[in-house]
Amino acid sequence: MGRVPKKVVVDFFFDVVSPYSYIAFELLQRCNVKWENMDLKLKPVFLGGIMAATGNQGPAMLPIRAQYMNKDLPRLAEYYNMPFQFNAHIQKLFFQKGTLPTQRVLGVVKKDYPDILESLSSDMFRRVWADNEDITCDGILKTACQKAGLTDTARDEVLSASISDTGKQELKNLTQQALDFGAFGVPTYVAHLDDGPKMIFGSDRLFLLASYLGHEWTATRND
Ligand SMILES: N[C@@H](CCC(=O)N[C@@H](CS)C(=O)NCC(=O)O)C(=O)O
Repeated sequence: MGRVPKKVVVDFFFDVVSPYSYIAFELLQRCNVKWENMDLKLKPVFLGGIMAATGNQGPAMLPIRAQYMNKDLPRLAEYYNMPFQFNAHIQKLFFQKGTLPTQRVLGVVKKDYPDILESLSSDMFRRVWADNEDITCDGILKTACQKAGLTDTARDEVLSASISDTGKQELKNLTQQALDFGAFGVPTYVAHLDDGPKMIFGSDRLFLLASYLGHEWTATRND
């Protein structure tokens, strides 16, 4: 029998509000199929909490950087061959209602229904950054939980848990974990290597994660 490669735990801290997290998430899903030694742990966080705790600001707050992002994101999506469009409800998403309810639901799903966390996260990312949906609308989380395969009872339990103190605390704990590793934004990855955890920031730093796991950063463009 061949030697079973040792798995490296990789935490992926993300918030669906973040377009760069969307790009990283899509790329990591491609990598996850090929990198047998990666044990990917999805960790939803609240980006607003990370920003408040570190005194950081989203890149779109600087007008000239927002202008650059308007070009950078479609270019990246085209390069990586992934669906992308700017969300028409961005004001609501960034500055008014935000993604707290979504991230809390993902936090509860991570704890209680981890098997559907990936598909639900993927669905919510796509709704925001590919399908131009307003995910702050009533009913979207309910529909998404159903689509991800929860029964009506499980879906209702998840939605009520997400607004309970325990559900709120769950997301706070995940966000604190990211902060404890030194996160100041998303996407953030932590590779738990033998010589200690390595925190990496940015969809443009996945080549480093690849090298820590012993892979070439090549085949992700058109997969
Ligand atoms: N260069 C990074 C940029 C990532 C980025 O700007 N992330 C935003 C959220 S969408 C953030 O948290 N930024 C914090 C910062 O840049 O300090 C990438 O390509 O992924």
